Amino acid sequence: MTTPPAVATRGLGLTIGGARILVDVDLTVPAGEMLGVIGPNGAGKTTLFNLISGVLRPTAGTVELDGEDVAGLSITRRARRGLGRTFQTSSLFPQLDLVENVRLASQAKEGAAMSVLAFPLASDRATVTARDCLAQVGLSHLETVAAGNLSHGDKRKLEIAVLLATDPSVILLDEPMAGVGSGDVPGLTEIIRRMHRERGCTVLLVEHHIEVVLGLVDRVAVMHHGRLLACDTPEVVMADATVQSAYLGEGA
Ligand SMILES: Nc1ncnc2c1ncn2[C@@H]1O[C@H](COP(=O)(O)OP(=O)(O)OP(=O)(O)O)[C@@H](O)[C@H]1O
Repeated sequence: MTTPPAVATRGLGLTIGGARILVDVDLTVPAGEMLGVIGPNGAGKTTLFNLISGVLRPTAGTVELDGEDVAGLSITRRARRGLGRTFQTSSLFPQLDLVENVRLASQAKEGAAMSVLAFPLASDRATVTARDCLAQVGLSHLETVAAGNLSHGDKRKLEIAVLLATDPSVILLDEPMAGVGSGDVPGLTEIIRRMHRERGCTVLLVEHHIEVVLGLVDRVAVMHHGRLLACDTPEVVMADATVQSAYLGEGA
């Protein structure tokens, strides 16, 4: 029996008030792949993530996770099936320290199966997980600092640690380098590369730093005006004349 793709969309579309935001997107992401999603501003990249994660409901087509149609599942139930996501805007608790921020995510994951009696044990486990996840993103030395006092680059690392604490098998990263200084880009790139390699998870990465995407991913999906223009290896996609005129021609 063949393994179903980790993520598949078929004929996926979203029309709002007559505006066609996403049109007929067929995308298949095998388990373990790192897929880059690129395209000019407004191409539909975040909308694609919103439809996959359940933030938005499609007006056409389907979304499958591990071969199963998840149309009827809420964001939370998709998350319980192993789908994890970061957002363009920060979703951290600024007054809490780093361990607490990550611990809450870990505890929320455990909470679903946790009884009141098991709470102290689960709480200890969540702290160990939190410290481990902070180590994975190189933030152990800042464990007791309030999240609000971190640099922008370190906040993006913390967001990844929060995500790792939920132990996802499919990870959607929405512009993880947005707003960070160029000095932080190599460190964040390496964290994403290591996370993918060591966890063997499936990663979908929306990112405007095109050279970062091309150096990291197995394949690149190019979005343009809500459509999937191309999806292939970085070499093939970047040599594609349609992609060059549609995407690079707009100077995105
Ligand atoms: N809820 C909504 N209602 C109306 N229009 C929307 C809605 N959500 C997104 N859009 C529009 O859909 C288009 C695609 O937006 P989306 O945020 O998915 O693009 P994007 O490729 O992620 O862009 P960026 O790179 O700037 O983040 C844009 O023109 C946007 O204005």
